[in-house]
Amino acid sequence: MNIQWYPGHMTKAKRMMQENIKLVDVIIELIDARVPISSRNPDMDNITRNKPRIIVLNKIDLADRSKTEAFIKWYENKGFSVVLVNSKNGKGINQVISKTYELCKDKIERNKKRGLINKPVRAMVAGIPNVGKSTFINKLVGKASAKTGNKPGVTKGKQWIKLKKDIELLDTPGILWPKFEDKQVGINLALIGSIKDDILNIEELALILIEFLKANYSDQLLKRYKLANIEDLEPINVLENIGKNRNLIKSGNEIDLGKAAIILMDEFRNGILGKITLETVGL
Ligand SMILES: Nc1nc2c(ncn2[C@@H]2O[C@H](COP(=O)(O)OP(=O)(O)OP(=O)(O)O)[C@@H](O)[C@H]2O)c(=O)[nH]1
Repeated sequence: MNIQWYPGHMTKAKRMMQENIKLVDVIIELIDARVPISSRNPDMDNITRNKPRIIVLNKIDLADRSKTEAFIKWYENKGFSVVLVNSKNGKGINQVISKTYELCKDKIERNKKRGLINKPVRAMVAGIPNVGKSTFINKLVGKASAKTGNKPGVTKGKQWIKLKKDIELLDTPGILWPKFEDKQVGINLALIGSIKDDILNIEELALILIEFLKANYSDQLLKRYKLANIEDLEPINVLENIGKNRNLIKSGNEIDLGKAAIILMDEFRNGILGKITLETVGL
């Protein structure tokens, strides 16, 4: 995201969200499926004023399916509709459109009964930075027809995209901030690459990731870097072995731990290390 949040930013984003929420009937909340708790905004429940919400678990291609299943149940138990999406290839996008319709069906019927035949129901996308909002909206637009507000005199107002007969989407997403005061949230978002690496440097991040992978996904780690048993190794020694196996040697015959960390983090963030979810339901 590369935005460093500060109170002014957050106040403005919140105000925008509050204004736009008044205009819509349903909110499509994007969450990163690898960190389904840390990538949520803590104020979302208050801000959305009890409007119907669809939870989109995005980047599903990078997440661990079994953990995702548990999160689906968790969110459904809270009364949300959940859709799994890969915004890069468009998987799940049609389901978002049909779910939106489902949630708005009563309102559409009511409008018709009141003679408001042409009044569309309206939706908006919201989520923290880097969760995939633009990619998601582009895919939705690709599936839907062109913008509806593109007429003279309307261009200065809100732009609405027609998703389906009777349903429109606000073309600009609501940006929300994560729960930064929770240190673990900051670490999780740094691990997936959603906040600048300067909160923790890349080597520190790599060591935290190794610790987590050792406890939860050791097979992936062993296989990817052709490591022997790592059970008794400290994270720093695992990183050394990764560097050694990748032949990352600096002058003086030292292992280049910085490079090893970059490779590990890149491969994790891009899913090359496998489908990995950092959080577990209830934690
Ligand atoms: N693998 C994968 N990558 C995705 C997916 N959706 C988005 N991305 C990637 O995630 C990164 C962020 O996506 P954006 O669409 O820019 O996210 P955003 O929420 O609009 O970001 P901000 O503009 O910072 O608020 C990009 O590199 C996308 O290609 C997905 O479903 N799978």
